[in-house]
Amino acid sequence: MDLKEKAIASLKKHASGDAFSRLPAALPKASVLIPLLLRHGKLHALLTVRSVNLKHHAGEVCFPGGKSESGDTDETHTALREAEEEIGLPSHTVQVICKLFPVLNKAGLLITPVVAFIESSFKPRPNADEVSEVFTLPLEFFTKEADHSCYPVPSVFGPTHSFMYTDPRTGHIHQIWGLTAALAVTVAALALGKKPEFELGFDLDDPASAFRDVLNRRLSKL
Ligand SMILES: CCCC(=O)SCCNC(=O)CCNC(=O)[C@H](O)C(C)(C)COP(=O)(O)O
Ligand SMILES: Nc1ncnc2c1ncn2[C@@H]1O[C@H](COP(=O)(O)O)[C@@H](OP(=O)(O)O)[C@H]1O
Ligand SMILES: [Mg+2]
Repeated sequence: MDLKEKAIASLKKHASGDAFSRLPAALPKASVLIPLLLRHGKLHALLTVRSVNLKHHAGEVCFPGGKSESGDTDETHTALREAEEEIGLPSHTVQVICKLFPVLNKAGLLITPVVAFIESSFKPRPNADEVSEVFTLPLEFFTKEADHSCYPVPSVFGPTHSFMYTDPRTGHIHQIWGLTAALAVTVAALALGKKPEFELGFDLDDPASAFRDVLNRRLSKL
């Protein structure tokens, strides 16, 4: 199996499918697309920098995504629609792999990560109202200790991971932390089948169980 096939097989083992379709319908929902691509024979992930003019998470690094709208058929549709709106990614060129466990953020928004492969030749067209920059980086970066730190302060799940990434193309230094870092670390570990050099905060063989516990605890308080 090649690198991409291996990653797909491993990620699919952790697909959440429709396990969460019976959650309260009134719960506001959002999706993020975790776009993977092959570059120079390595798996890469694509990230965006949010516009400084946005009301929420201004200037932060995140995956393309956003809130569900009434016309969306499911979580994957939301992720693909948002990615098309934010970075001009044509939905028909995207190979969706799976949905991972949803995460409930502090504001009570249920965020579903959708993992997908995009074409290596994709040229982003950022929508300046929402996105100021788009960059890709090797997925392996999220398994290394070198530019990583970890705060005991728990975020949406487990400790808060933070990475400082210097983009060799632009020289820009990006901090990737919180939800986005947690998702990137999870997908890197699963897709590469590689334990990170740092303490993860959950069992790699069954990441869903930790996420399920956090979700159930939060849901019981709603
Ligand atoms: C949501 C958890 C709080 C954090 O982890 S803040 C730390 C760093 N910032 C992020 O990881 C960005 C998190 N936010 C998002 O990805 C998006 O705001 C959203 C929650 C998916 C909603 O999309 P909008 O585009 O803001 O509508
Ligand atoms: N054309 C536009 N100009 C400015 N802001 C926009 C916009 N379209 C969407 N937004 C804002 O961008 C944020 C992300 O939207 P989405 O969920 O579609 O990704 C939302 O704001 P907040 O960050 O204040 O929630 C939304 O109101
Ligand atoms: Mg958005």
